[in-house]
This record gives sequence, C-alpha cells and structure tokens, in this order.
Amino acid sequence: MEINGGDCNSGDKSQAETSVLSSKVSLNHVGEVTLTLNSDGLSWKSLDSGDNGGSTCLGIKLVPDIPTEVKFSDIYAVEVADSGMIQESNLTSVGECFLGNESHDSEMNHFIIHSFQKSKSQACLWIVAMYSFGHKDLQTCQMWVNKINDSLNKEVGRPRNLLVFVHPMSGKANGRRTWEHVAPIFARAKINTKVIVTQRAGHAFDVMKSTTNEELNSYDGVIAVGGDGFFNEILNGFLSSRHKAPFPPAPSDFLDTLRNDVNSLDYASNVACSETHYNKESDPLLPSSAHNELGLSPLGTDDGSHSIDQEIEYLLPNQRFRFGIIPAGSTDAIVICTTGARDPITSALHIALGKRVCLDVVQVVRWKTTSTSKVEPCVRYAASFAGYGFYGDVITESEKYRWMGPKRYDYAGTKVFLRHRHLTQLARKGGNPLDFNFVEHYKTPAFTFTSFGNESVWNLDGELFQAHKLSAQVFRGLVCLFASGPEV
Ligand SMILES: Nc1ncnc2c1ncn2[C@@H]1O[C@H](COP(=O)(O)OP(=O)(O)OP(=O)(O)O)[C@@H](O)[C@H]1O
Repeated sequence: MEINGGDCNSGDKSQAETSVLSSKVSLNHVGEVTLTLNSDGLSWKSLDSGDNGGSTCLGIKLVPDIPTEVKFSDIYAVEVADSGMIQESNLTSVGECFLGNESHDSEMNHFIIHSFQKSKSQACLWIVAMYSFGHKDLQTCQMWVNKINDSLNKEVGRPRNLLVFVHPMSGKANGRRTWEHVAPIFARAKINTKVIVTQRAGHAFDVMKSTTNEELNSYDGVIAVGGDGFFNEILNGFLSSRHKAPFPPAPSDFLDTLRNDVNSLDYASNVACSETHYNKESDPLLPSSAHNELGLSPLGTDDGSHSIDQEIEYLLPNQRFRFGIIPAGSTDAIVICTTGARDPITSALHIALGKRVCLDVVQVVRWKTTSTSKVEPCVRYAASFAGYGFYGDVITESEKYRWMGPKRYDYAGTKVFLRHRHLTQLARKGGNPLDFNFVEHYKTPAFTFTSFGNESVWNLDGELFQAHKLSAQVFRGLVCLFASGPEV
C-alpha cells in the first residue's frame, strides 16, 4: 500500500491539502486495480492491461462495462465484508472465449462500496450498484472504510433519523412489501427509522397533527410509503396545526356578502386585510410579512421583526427537516415530479443520499355556509392536484373497490358516469348518449386544480373556492422533498 502526498495534485490548493491515498486491490469482476482516494470520490485503474481491464478474444478487445470512478456524493454506504471470493475477470458470458481466459476466484478480505447507476434506458431510474474491493490484509480494508466514511460524514443534508409512515393498503395493498424492499438501503446507510404502519385512513394525519415540533426535532424528515393521497394526508396533518397564514384574497362581491353576515365578521376582516395588503401585479406571491400585518402570529411572534428564514425555523421542527415519498400507490403523480421514476428503490436512494427538490404546495380554501348560516373556511393543502365534481365522486366511489387495485379508478369512473341522471333520462328517450352534455350535470365536470396559478378563485356550484400557491421563498424548507429533480 502506498500513501502519496498531496503534491500529486499540484495547482489546486484545496486538492493539494487533501492527501491522496492509493492501494493495489482486487475489484470484483475486473481484477487488480490501483484504487485512489481523491478529494471528491474514488477512482481506479486496472493493472492488468494498463487501460482499465478487459482482455482479448480472437483479437477482439473485451472491455468490461464497469465504471472507473464513483463520487462520494453518490455513495450511500461502505462496509467491511466477511472474507469471501473476489472474481478476477468479467468474462463469464462470452462463449468459447470464457474457456480461453484465465478467470479465477480468490479468497480475500474485502470492503464494499454501495452506490447506484442510472439505467441505460431511463436515466431517472436508479439501480443499486456495489463495488467489491478485495485485499489480503483486513486492516487495509478497514482503513479504506474509515477513510471513505470520513468523507461521507462531510456530505451535507443526509438524513440520520427518519419517521416513516407505511400505508399497508396503498396501491395493490403492497405498501408494507414496498417498505421491506427498500428498508435494507436505509439500514446499510445507517439511517435510523421509526416506522408507523397505519391502521386506518386519517391515522398519519392525526399523528402529524398531534406531534409537537419538539418531538419531531429528533427527526430529519418524514417519509410516506404510499400514494399521493397518503403523502397529502401527512402534509395536511403537518400544516394544519402549523401553517397560520391569512387566507388568500377574495373577490369584493364575496367580501360584501361576508360583511353582511354578522356572524362572519372575523373572517371578512381577515380576508379584507389580505386584500388590502396584496398587490397581484407587483407581488404575485403572498408576502410573508402579511402574517404580522394581520396580527395573525400564531407562531408566537407578533413584533413583525422576524425574517423569512426565521419563519421557516418556527414552522419546521428543524432546518434539516424534509418530506419524502416512496411510491406504492395507484397513480404516484408526486414522485414523477420529484425523481421522475415511479420506482421505490430510486426514491430510497435519493432519500439516503440527501438529494432534494423544492415542490410547490397549494392552499385551497373552500368557503361554505354551515347549518347555522355561518360562513366558514375549510382549508386543505395539495402537492399535486385537488379535485372537485365528477373527479370527487369517482374518488369517493373508488374507495369501495380498493381491493381491485388501480383498476378501481376505471371501474368507478365508468360507474359514476353511467349513473348520471341525465344520461339515463336520455337513454329512456332514445337519445344518443354521445350527444350527452356532461357539463349539464356537473357544472364543473371533472375539475382538477392541476395547474395552480399563484392565486386563483373559483365559484363552483355556488360555492367559493380559492387557491394560492404557498410562496416557494417562504416555504423553501418546508416543501423540499428528499429527491432531486428529474433528468431533462
Ligand atoms: N391503513 C389504512 N387503511 C385504509 N386507508 C388508509 C390507511 N392508511 C391510509 N389510508 C388512506 O388511504 C388513502 C389513499 O392512500 P394512497 O394515496 O396511499 O393510495 P392510492 O389511492 O392507492 O394511491 P394514489 O393516491 O397514488 O392514487 C389515503 O388518503 C389515506 O387516508
């Protein structure tokens, strides 16, 4: 083993300060290599042929398709393994040439680097990759592991403790299996997980709502193993007791109605204040200072002095806190916006490596009149979409057929469509169902708030709905998921 000084990397001060470690080791499926520890990762070069491995067969050069470097930012774990076999060649599948090559296994101590490779057919899809390096001396293996771990510990943003909610009935009732499939990645990365398998709808919401920030402070994030609805349940549980911004501005005719309603004065003044301080043209996102100007400082500050960063601090249990999702649902739309692949392993790797992306969250306020004629807001948060009308009816109906898996949406959709009163009447009259105007029944036939503007107001079937996108600036920390953006 050689330890070379930093003078190997002349010219770059930061690199020169990092001493470079280099050893002759055996890489499984490749053979003998010189392994080098650089400032940002590991690289290796084959000693067999001088040009990174491979051998010749009938005059044709056979080069194993194995990377020659890995960055620390892409390594999620490293470990010393029990002594075992290292295969010194990769030529197991080249027919006759296999016999002609000297491929042999050697028993030696080894250490394993756990990383990932991007799928060749779909770059968003990450596949676990293991590099097994062998050396006769166990101490050398341990020394490499220690050095690599020292570098991994300097990687920022990686979680150490996570709260994991598993929805066992999600998708095709495979939430638990999905978690068991990815759990070894967290174990290898030495990430502690507290796992809660939900017993009923609303379980995760209740836990998130009732758990204090002090209690959540011991975690670096919350992970949902389930679908979009499950993720939204966790998000809503978290925000419902923490997000205290004023409601979005309402149209003046609606405010007049509210002002005339003596029972609703509190809400009217809240909404009116929002309207006064908000200028859509110059400031498309709701100003964070509105919290204080409205006198709504439930986060415990009312002097108007704290900055946006401080607000995030008050809202989140800690600055590291993130939300993550491991897809196990029926549609998994959110994960397509974050990792770009509907694949639990890809999501688990993103989470373990501390990759993140900001995702907008929308607050939807529905003003509804209660039985006592009081106008009250009903607040929900959505990370992908919110539905109304036909869409809502389909979702409600589909819950009866969860055992069918994702097919239930097609079945429930058809059933709700065919149940339509107008359609039945039309059929009785001998009309052509294709002439049927779906909009007649559902004034908003399949209304989904998929593309939220910064501020939107809808009057649907006589009820007022408002949505506003929570400022990415204000909620920078809050809406970060454990995932990097999809490859473009
Ligand atoms: N243990 C449980 N039993 C029944 N329902 C549950 C349970 N845990 C959570 N739920 C509810 O099931 C709803 C749907 O869950 P989820 O989003 O994971 O599945 P999905 O509907 O199959 O997927 P998608 O939302 O991607 O279409 C959630 O909103 C949640 O309230």
